Amino acid sequence: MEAKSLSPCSCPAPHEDVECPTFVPASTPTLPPRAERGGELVGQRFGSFRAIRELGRGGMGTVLLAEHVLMPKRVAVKVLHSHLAEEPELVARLLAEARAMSLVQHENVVTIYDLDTRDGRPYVVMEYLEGQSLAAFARGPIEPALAVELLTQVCDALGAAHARGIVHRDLKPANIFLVPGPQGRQRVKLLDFGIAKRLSRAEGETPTRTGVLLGTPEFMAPEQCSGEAVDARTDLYAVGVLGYLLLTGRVPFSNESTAAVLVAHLTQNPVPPHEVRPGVPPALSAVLMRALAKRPEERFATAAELRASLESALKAAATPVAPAPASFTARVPGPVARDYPAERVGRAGLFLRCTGTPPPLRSDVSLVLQLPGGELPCVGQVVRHVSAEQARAWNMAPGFGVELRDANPAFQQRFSRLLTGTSPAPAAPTPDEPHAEAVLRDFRQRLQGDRYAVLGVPRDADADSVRAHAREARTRLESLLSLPLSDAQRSFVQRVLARVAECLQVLGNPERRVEYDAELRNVKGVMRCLSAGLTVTALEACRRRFFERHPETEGHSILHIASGEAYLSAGRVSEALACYEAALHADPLHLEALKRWTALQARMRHSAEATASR
Ligand SMILES: Nc1ncnc2c1ncn2[C@@H]1O[C@H](COP(=O)(O)OP(=O)(O)OP(=O)(O)O)[C@@H](O)[C@H]1O
Repeated sequence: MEAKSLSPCSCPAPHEDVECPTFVPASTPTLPPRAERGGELVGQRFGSFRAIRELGRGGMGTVLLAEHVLMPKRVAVKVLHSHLAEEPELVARLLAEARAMSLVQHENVVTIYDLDTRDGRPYVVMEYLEGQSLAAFARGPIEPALAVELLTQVCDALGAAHARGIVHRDLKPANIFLVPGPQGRQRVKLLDFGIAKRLSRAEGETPTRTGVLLGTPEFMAPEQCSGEAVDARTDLYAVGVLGYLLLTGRVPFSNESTAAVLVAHLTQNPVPPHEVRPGVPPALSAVLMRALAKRPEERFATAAELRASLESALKAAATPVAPAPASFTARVPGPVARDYPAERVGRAGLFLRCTGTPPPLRSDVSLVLQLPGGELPCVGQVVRHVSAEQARAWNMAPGFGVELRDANPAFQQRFSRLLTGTSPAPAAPTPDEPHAEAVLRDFRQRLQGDRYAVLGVPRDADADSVRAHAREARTRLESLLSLPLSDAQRSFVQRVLARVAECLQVLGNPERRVEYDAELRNVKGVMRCLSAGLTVTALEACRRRFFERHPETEGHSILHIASGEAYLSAGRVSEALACYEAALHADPLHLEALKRWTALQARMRHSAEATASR
């Protein structure tokens, strides 16, 4: 469980397989010389406090237990190692740490009482914590309820820091202390703001060198690993790692080589915690996976949001699951909409009966819940498959489990009402909101089209543009929810939001997009997927699946390709292009045909440009 700390590195990129040679610059904190390791600080005065024993020692300083000379008050005093007191950068770091902590002032952050210098060595007087670090407390997986209790307090501490523009940047079990709290509970105290960063620095404060990597590799967010700008969401990623560790007993990425860990944060998706340890509730696992998203904008926006999601996931996990009413089905829209009867239902998830192939594990599905009281559109994630064989062994129906995304109180209220078929107290219906109507008209039109039309992007859009348009659509729709919408408008907005999320899931992922583009015969889209890094092996696998769905077209491309070749050798480029288009209509993922088609397109374009410029 112990993670190694990364020394400053002055290069912004991760290193392939070796520790960066710049990781240990001259000013890196090191252990104090042997002569200083004795208890020569014990008995010394620090202001009104006298040191009575050493509590521990870190890279920056020695921490002492000290007592007020006149009162029975105990404090901890952190004294900078004498051999580091000459290093202005480290002195500044200790002072910045004390300032950051005293700015935060929160019950989950250690309290700072004083800051001074003795014999040229700066020291910080702080609250004495009688307890143990989280690293010592949680040496293996802990119960989800306790993990959430600790994580929510960490979120509270971070929320307070972020509200003052401070990012911690080195959250890890060794920096979290647990002290006895009310009713026998553990109270979290966040320590060690040694590398915390103020996002808008006050004048006179020492900045962290740009391009310097600071942190602990196992807990570092992708943007921190690559030396890019950090913000509050960088800390939320570390909470994701911490939660992962508490629930499964291991961090998402570990390796002997620091560089390999950094690269993993940048490029690999972690195995979801509930797959590492089956006792982890899938809803909680989903919250941590969102905190661990590679792109900050895909994580939670604030510590408070992450906290609320952790709590509601835990509550949902504790909600008993009941048999679903007979008339409850879930429709998965798409080119071929399918209805699945609901087998069991909880507040945040359901189990759908399915004898064929269920949607892939961890895929997002947009659903229209057809409940006894009416329809409810929503988005969910497939978290469980039960095969026919497992179903026989466990005496249940085969199918798949879905965790619902919008498990917020308003949604749950609506869900419960429609599930039981109880109608709300009659109220005067709210009329349609005119401003919203103009926006919704646009989306009604978009829903007539394919997924590209829903997001409002051309069929050859690149992944960044797809994401940007999805974000814009979501923002436009979400902004409507604060208006006094009619019931029909509100439900339509929810439905479109679900559809936008589903379209992004498909078009934002080259493997899923290429499958869709093949169905649309959208050759430019297929080429986009290849340029976005889709491998030839993945393309071939998609192609096999395409022929499973369309066995009648297999082999039809051969003749068209042969004709295309013949036209080409006769110099008849446009006829050749038409042949390749026909070939790709039958076999849209044929790599050679794709390459030829692209080359011919380019050739036609160049000759048209040459003619125009003449
Ligand atoms: N306020 C405190 N109350 C009680 N014990 C403390 C307090 N602050 C630190 N300690 C103890 O002192 C030890 C050293 O603390 P310090 O913050 O210097 O360690 P560190 O995190 O290893 O240091 P660094 O990150 O600078 O290398 C810790 O292991 C902790 O047990």
